[in-house]
Amino acid sequence: MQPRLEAEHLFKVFGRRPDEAVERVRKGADRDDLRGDGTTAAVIDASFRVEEGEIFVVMGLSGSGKSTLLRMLNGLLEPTAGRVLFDGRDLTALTDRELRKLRSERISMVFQHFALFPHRSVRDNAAYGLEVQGVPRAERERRADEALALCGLAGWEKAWPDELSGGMQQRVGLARALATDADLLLMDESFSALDPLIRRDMQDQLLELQKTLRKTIVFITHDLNEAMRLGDRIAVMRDGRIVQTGTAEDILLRPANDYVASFIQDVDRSRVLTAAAVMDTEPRGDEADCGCETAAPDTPFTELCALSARLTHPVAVLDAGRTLVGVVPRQRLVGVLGDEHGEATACDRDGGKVTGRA
Ligand SMILES: Nc1ncnc2c1ncn2[C@@H]1O[C@H](COP(=O)(O)OP(=O)(O)OP(=O)(O)O)[C@@H](O)[C@H]1O
Repeated sequence: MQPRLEAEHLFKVFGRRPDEAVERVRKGADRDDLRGDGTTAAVIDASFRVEEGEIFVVMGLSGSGKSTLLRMLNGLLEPTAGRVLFDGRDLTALTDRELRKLRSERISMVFQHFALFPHRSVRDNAAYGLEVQGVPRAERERRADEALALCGLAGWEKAWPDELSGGMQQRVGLARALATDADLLLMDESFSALDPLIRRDMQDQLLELQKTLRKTIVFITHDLNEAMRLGDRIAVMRDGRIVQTGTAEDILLRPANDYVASFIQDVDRSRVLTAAAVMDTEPRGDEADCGCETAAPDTPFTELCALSARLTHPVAVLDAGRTLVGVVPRQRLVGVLGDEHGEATACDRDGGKVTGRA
């Protein structure tokens, strides 16, 4: 199937002689090598595909190139090399007019500090994108009100922005993006300016909305926990390059290099992992025959621990069709929490039996 969005070997170099710089980077030069010439390789050879209905998170520290990458995805910045394909159409080949039309109708952006117009009502702020498109007033108000309701702001349509809290203002920004019915949402640190509790609330709301709306979303964040909560897949950026792309579980359990490994040290694994990620996928076959409680592949890790504590044997994992797809020994659960990948070492004392010690 054709992906909704595809980045093919994207480069963006700021400064003098960018094409020459791309060639140097292709031959192995890195950012620091170029910096001496006053040139910044903001994005280096980025390739990925985003499927319809997917939340694709780009995560990296400040300066790693996330915003530059995002701005190439809607044609606000022209790549120095490489292509962006949206529904198979090469953005780099579109005229300015075609690009503007695409941006106003099919791609929406939600920024960190959403600048609402202070002298427009919440409804008119949410309807702004539709107004730009020339949608008649009655229809744009109806669509804006629908989008506001989706974002939990029903009843606030006539309020002024300064009557709203920061979290609510950010919801208006999201409603504006949703009202246009764009297929692709580009979200640049959209929740980063919010207090932690409100931020979590917004993340939950986005996930809830996504269950029904199934938009294609590229979400930029420097927060790994946010990336893990939201992302169907996550691209980790470092110094302009994508160093790993994978699910939260891939990144936690199989970090591509020491950099990613150091990044994930502080992530609470028990919040991210599910039975499917930690189970042994070669069961004997009879582990579920005893009639004890079982888990599903998407059973959260903490629930799995509780289940394991109630059983005297490994937890059997059954899929929706009640087929045994794996087992989780208790030792595996403890090992995952301790970042231990190896097998258990046998104890050679007293035939492997540990005697009680006071
Ligand atoms: N217009 C520009 N001209 C020159 N250099 C730029 C320009 N825009 C970005 N850069 C440089 O490119 C690099 C990547 O910047 P970018 O803003 O994309 O990173 P980021 O990961 O989004 O960072 P942040 O989270 O701080 O916004 C940085 O070194 C930045 O200084």
